[in-house]
Amino acid sequence: MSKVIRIGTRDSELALWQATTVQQKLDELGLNTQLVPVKSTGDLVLDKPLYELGITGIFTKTLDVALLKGDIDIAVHSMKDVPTQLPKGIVKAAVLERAATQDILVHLGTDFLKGKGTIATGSLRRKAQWLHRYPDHSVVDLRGNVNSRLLKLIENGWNGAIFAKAGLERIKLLPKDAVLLDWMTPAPAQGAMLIVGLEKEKEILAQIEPLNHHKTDICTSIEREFLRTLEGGCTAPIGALAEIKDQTVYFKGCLHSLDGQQQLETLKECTIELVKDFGKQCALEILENGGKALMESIKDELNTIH
Ligand SMILES: NCc1[nH]cc(CCC(=O)O)c1CC(=O)O
Repeated sequence: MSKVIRIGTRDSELALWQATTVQQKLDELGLNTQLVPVKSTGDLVLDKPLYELGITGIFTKTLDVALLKGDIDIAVHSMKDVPTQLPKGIVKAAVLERAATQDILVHLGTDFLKGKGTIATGSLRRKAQWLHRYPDHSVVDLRGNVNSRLLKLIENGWNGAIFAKAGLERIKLLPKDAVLLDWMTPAPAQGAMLIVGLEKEKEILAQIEPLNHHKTDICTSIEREFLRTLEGGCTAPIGALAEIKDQTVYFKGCLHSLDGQQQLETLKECTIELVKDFGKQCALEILENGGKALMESIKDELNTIH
């Protein structure tokens, strides 16, 4: 029998579903595994918008520490929650095949879409894109795990709240009448799961590698390279989606002002062999076309909120 691989996960229902899925896939490869749930700061601090906490990686930090301390061997993350720069010593072990990439609106009736309304989200990206499309609406902050966000929507009587379709599907809480937001550009790597491990544990990395889904890996790498180049370590309303059809990669990326009034967008394509630096080129195009100034003003605005 091979050594037991300890799988670290957050303890929300979604995180546990994702980690259990990874565990099943590793079991199918004939590996021995054990789940180790870990509480994360992102799940504990509920009274402040995420961007006000002023740190990235809030969901992933606790698992990073557990990895580096040797308490777990691998960690399973929603890839969109993982900072583009992994901590020193921690590396990508595999990216799993992506589920739905889109955002979805859960609502208490859709009449408000034609007039005024209040929707809830804790995401700068969703807020800005929503206000760009519905300038007469209000957006209120909504934090917490997926289950508690659904409860708060009902309690507060807001018109709707925005979720990742993949997350709601995974925990079987997707209402039948939810509205797919096809026009909204998702977060980089939305719908994908990332397994990370320690760089020095080559044997474990080799055992996990067969779970890597090549196309998802390519697309999410482009999206995250776009994000890394644009943001330079700051949070901002940034969306990105890469898709492969035949041998071509189609990319859509956008940056909005916090109030949604300004929108910078790029649509580009590239053959799959030439994909190196593609995400960076897409970001540079936005930066050169007004993105640099917009990023500066977003940074200033967020600093005055802190
Ligand atoms: N930030 C929380 C988070 N991280 C990953 C998902 C869902 C799964 C995914 O997008 O991959 C969610 C919930 C949501 O955005 O509604």
